[in-house]
Amino acid sequence: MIVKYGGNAMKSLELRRAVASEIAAVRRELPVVVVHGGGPVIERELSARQIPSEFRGGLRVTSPEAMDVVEMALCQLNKQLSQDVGQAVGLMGRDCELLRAEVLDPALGRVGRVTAVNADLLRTLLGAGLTPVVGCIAVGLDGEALNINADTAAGAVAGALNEGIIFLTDVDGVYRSFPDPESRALVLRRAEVEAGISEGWIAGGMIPKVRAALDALERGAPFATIASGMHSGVLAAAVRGEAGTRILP
Ligand SMILES: Nc1ncnc2c1ncn2[C@@H]1O[C@H](COP(=O)(O)OP(=O)(O)O)[C@@H](O)[C@H]1O
Ligand SMILES: CC(=O)N[C@@H](CCC(=O)OP(=O)(O)O)C(=O)O
Repeated sequence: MIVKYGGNAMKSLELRRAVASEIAAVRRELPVVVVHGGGPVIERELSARQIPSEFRGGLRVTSPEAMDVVEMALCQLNKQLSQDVGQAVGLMGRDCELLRAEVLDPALGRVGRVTAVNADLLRTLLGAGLTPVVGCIAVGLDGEALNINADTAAGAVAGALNEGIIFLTDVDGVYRSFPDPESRALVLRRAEVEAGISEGWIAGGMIPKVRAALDALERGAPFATIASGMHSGVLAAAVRGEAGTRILP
């Protein structure tokens, strides 16, 4: 299965290591591909260099100058995560054209839309007993880097491998009345997701997650769940269908 691990659930070294050991435990039962983001790390590196960055529709407008910093920050995080997970190979989407993309909208700068995933490379690594840890940078038609939202990248990988996906984030799932965790939906169908977005109770960073979940399901992924990476045991429980919000087609 695919585990998407986002920046908001990796804010401390302890948290990152705890999630890594959960991933290491789960993969004894089920081979895992990790796809990661790193929004807060990117944010820190951009502001240290006084490079402005703004979000439009949940996507970071990425100038060529910002792209260099995004790539540098995610590459470093990729090595840290691979080391934490162990028996892992850290890759960016540019390696072996693992993720190919085209410019999504010139107004967003170097932001990409994934057009192809090198699933054979992932299967080769999994076949050798290794865990691929993938950073969300793709190679564009011009051979240069494109910035991909990590949820979108993970959904594309799940769709290409036809495997289930769990998005680990900083909330227990999708709440019908954010931020009340008691209002967590156990399951959400496409129509409810679309209603949630238009009514505004699914917002911000949750939008690319539910959209990526639906995209993965549409391409043949058997399940897609959004769950918390903040508490121990949640990943294994989510695999059993006992935690988080399961998105259904
Ligand atoms: N209905 C909702 N239920 C839960 N979280 C929501 C909802 N709508 C918006 N959110 C926001 O989505 C955030 C998770 O997305 P994001 O910050 O992008 O996480 P990550 O870094 O893990 O990708 C939550 O922290 C919350 O602020
Ligand atoms: C295009 C775009 O918005 N890319 C994201 C990539 C990182 C990401 O998605 O990280 P999280 O999973 O932590 O949110 C960005 O630059 O922040």
